[in-house]
Amino acid sequence: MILDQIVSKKYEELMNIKAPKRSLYDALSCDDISIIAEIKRASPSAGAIAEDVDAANRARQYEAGGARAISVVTERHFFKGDLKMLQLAKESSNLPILRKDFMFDELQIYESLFAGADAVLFIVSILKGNKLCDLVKLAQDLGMETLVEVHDEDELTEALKSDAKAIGFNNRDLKTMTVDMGRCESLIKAFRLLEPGSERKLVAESGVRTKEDVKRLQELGFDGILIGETLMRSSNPTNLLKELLGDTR
Ligand SMILES: O=C(O)c1ccccc1NCC(=O)[C@H](O)[C@H](O)COP(=O)(O)O
Repeated sequence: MILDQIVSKKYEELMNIKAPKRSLYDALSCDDISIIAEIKRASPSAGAIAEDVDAANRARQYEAGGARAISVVTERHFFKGDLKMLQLAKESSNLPILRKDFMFDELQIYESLFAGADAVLFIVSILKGNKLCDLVKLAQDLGMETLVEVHDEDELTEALKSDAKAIGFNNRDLKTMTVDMGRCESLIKAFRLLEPGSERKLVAESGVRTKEDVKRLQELGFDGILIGETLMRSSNPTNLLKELLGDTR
């Protein structure tokens, strides 16, 4: 019967959407440090960075340089991003794609899934009460992975109540926009005390500029580093990634 055939095809399509195809967790589980390379057109701290970036080409360049995952900032008004960039990055690379946006509603999780995100980022400071745990669960139930971002120890304590498999320590103070690399350093120490022997993966975020920064974060024990502006300002991000990773592999 034609209706059975239609439903069966629809089921197949839905299974494709739900399947966790590319794992950020696996990308962060290598022996050496992994770079999550970010596609970001603009930001409140930097203004316009690369508003006409070709997301497909950038994703290919990042993969060729040795990035193990790609973050796409999809926020429209302050970062000039959109979901089309995420779709293009997904289609033109084999890497897990993280949607970096400001997520506080269930609808945004479904939207991320349909756009092809493999993982979504949650910022603890904008989620109240049980919302973080609920959204992490929803994303994971739908087959996506989660990276939960914190800026201080109180937020870290909140993050650890969730089932997120990866925690991001952001060096950027979102009130003053200043970057302090020491933030990662103190937060990783706090994390080790709060959750000894944890299986969670740890990502350092923001303000990474040099191979010395990368080496330092590797020595501190981070599994991954999220790098945006430094890569976006480069006309040859493939070579820059190789250079940044040079001392680590
Ligand atoms: O980048 C900003 O100005 C910003 C402002 C307000 C909220 C979030 C913001 N950035 C998001 C990020 O966390 C960064 O895009 C990401 O960590 C990469 O940072 P960077 O390598 O310094 O571009």
